[in-house]
Amino acid sequence: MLELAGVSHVYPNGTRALDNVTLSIPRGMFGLLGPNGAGKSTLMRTIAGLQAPTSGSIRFGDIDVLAEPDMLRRTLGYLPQDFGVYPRISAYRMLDHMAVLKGVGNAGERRELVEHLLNQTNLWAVRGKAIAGFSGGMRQRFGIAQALIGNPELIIVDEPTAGLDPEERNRFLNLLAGIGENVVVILSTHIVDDVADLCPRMAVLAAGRVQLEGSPRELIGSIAGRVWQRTIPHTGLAEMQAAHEVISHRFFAGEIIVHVLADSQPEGFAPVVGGLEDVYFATLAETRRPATAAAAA
Ligand SMILES: Nc1ncnc2c1ncn2[C@@H]1O[C@H](COP(=O)(O)OP(=O)(O)OP(=O)(O)O)[C@@H](O)[C@H]1O
Repeated sequence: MLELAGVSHVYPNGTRALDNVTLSIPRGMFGLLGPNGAGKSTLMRTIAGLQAPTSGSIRFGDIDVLAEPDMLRRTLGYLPQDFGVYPRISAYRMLDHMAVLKGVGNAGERRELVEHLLNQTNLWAVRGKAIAGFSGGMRQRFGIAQALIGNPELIIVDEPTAGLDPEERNRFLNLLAGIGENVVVILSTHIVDDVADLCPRMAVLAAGRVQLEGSPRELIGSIAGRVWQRTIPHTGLAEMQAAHEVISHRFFAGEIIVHVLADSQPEGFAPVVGGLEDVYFATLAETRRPATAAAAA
């Protein structure tokens, strides 16, 4: 279990990226969903012990993460949002090298581990190719392979599916799903479907704060009977937004399908079963409301 209590972070320029984040994250896949700038990467780096928060505490089992970041690192697998540099050496050699750095000293043991990881991440056939020449999906699978060295009990993946095509995304999510239920896996993403497809528990982070926490099923249940749908001409969105609380809209065949949140059926709308996307957008709309009201005042 990973426990965060009152974690806040203010960058030197005054940006409050995290504001009193308190979360209990059990074993299994946990989805951390939030828009760009919500504070997800700051939170992931903080949990990984790579940057100290301004205040708050983080515990992983018996480890006090802020006091003993090295202890955490021994049991951590981290796939950052951006690796930065992709080396010109082969996936096999790179994994072997990283296994040495993580303390797998025995050559035979290391060979077995590297071969296992390359097979697990479906990279065996390209093990001799330079990582610099990998596609985005292959890089992300390599990222998971390196994160799994040393049997981590806490795995953090930061926006792993951004930019992947649907086939690679599926392949990546299948890989994550197979990692196991006995470890804590935190999937940070702005893609609602990643969380809906994989995570039994989740939280929404926006403006540095936890806005919502629970199971996707519970959260979807919380808006049941309050989501309504209507198809409007593609020019009608602004008018619709002025009249109703539009939580989402999407284009379809040149028209727009809008979803609104309301306690009773608005005229011209039909009831629709809301999904996690509706929960997410309703939460973001709620988050923005005080700011909008303050701006108008
Ligand atoms: N080193 C930094 N110095 C100052 N402000 C920062 C720094 N890093 C991030 N921020 C700011 O903190 C806030 C949270 O950023 P963060 O990268 O954690 O969000 P995010 O949810 O991961 O967003 P994205 O998906 O765009 O990466 C943003 O307003 C960002 O501009």
